[in-house]
Amino acid sequence: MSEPIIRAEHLVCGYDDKVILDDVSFEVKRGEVFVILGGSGCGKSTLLKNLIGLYRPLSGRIWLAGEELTALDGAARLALYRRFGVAYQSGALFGSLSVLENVMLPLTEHTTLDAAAVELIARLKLRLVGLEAFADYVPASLSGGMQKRVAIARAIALDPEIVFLDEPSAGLDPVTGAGLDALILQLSHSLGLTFVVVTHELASIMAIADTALMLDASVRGVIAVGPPAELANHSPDDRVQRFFQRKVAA
Ligand SMILES: Nc1ncnc2c1ncn2[C@@H]1O[C@H](COP(=O)(O)OP(=O)(O)OP(=O)(O)O)[C@@H](O)[C@H]1O
Repeated sequence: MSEPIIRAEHLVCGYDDKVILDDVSFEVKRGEVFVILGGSGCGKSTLLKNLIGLYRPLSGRIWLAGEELTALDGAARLALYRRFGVAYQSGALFGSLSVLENVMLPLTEHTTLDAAAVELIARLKLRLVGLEAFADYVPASLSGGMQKRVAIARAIALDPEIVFLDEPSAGLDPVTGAGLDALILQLSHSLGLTFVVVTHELASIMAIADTALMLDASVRGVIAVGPPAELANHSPDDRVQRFFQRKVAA
């Protein structure tokens, strides 16, 4: 029952012969919000890119939803990709398409549903992120926070089991960022989605994370893992304390 939805075993990640993360192992429980944090350049994005299959680890193994990503190629790998959604930092929306068309895209590309069903599902996803009234807008006419919501609607279009979010609150004011945190929690609780979120926003980490994985460049790996309140209050590690004792930035 409590089989982890993600398992990373002895991951070594990097670029060519440059090792960024050395021997990283962790598990993500189904339904939790799992945050990857750490200072600039510690390898958060590198880990995320390996978890979503954009890069292959130099060694080690990754399981997603019971399948070993690191052992799959071709059609089997693509089939696994469909079981998770990704929203990138920039949103990466298509500017020439409407909000609705952006959310419809994965459905038209990856299902054989007819146009009416695709539109219905896309509108439902927009409703889940509070943007059904903006279906016909183009992304550029929306605020940064709204564009992030569209990216999340698109990431959940195919009813994934896991959603990966890269710096969702980057570039947002604190109030908008808090609204996005609330959306993540709501989707997690109401749909049972598992979220893996890369962020260094302390307020966001404290608000959303069930588990936080802290990376540090000095060890090229994990220096702490656990519920953020526990890390903040009980970690004996100076680097962890320094991170969590920062004032929550305004
Ligand atoms: N495509 C690449 N080729 C070579 N090195 C890279 C590449 N992408 C990232 N790196 C290096 O890997 C290290 C970790 O970068 P990464 O982007 O994973 O860190 P990060 O923790 O996400 O940082 P930030 O918070 O600043 O985004 C850095 O030294 C970076 O220069």
